[in-house]
Amino acid sequence: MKMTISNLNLYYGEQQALAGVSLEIPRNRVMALIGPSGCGKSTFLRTLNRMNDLIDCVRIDGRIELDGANVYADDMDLVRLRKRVGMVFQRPNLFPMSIYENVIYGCRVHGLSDKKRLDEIVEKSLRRAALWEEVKDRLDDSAMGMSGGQQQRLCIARVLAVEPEVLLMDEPCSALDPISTMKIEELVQELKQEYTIVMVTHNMQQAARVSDYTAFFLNGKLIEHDVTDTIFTNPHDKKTEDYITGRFG
Ligand SMILES: Nc1ncnc2c1ncn2[C@@H]1O[C@H](COP(=O)(O)OP(=O)(O)OP(=O)(O)O)[C@@H](O)[C@H]1O
Repeated sequence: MKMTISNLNLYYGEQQALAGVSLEIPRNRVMALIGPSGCGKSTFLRTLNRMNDLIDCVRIDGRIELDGANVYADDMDLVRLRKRVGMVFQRPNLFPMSIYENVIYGCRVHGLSDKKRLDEIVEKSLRRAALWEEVKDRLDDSAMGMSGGQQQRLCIARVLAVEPEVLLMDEPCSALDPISTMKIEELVQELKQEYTIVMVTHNMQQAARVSDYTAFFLNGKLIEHDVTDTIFTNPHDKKTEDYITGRFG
């Protein structure tokens, strides 16, 4: 297992957003997180690299391990944790800089400045994000001039540039057209050879297409998780069945 979550509870002030969540995330697989709006999917995703630490009123108990080490240990180095567990958001969040500078942003933060090494990282990351051929002749152009789908792949390249182990994706296709969505889905299939991927999606077909495992959340609880085929063809819980057949949510 790449990550192990045990009996996780999370509160925003008085309001409990996650209750008793336990889940194992297998290495080099894609896990989809599904469930109706507000059920806690994004909150759960953010606990995996401690992004919720940035929100004042959050209180967490339970345990999360990355390769057996306690993610919430007092001496956990958060910069290193977020390098190992990278995140791609719903909307592309690029900086108003060149394509090149966007890719290596994280590497510069981590103190890398050798031009030759940075050039290599830019090419490798853009290739892995299936974007190199489209942008190799305009690396110095502003990233803001790219299409939405290209921008999202550039965000993925930026995360890959710092060599993460786990990739968290929060509805990465929600702002994209069908063709860009297909490209991201193909990319996710490629990337799972090297990375562990956890992806929130509202799109059932997408979860069925790209994930190996699916976890269904409802009202802050993990209702069930299993091999994706089983969740979609033979779920154990009536609530899962109701959700995937579109009876609510
Ligand atoms: N920063 C925050 N402060 C207070 N409450 C929050 C915060 N973020 C989320 N919540 C609450 O926690 C609950 C779970 O929200 P979360 O965004 O994790 O759900 P979700 O399943 O990802 O929803 P969606 O599919 O709409 O993105 C909701 O009731 C939400 O209002």
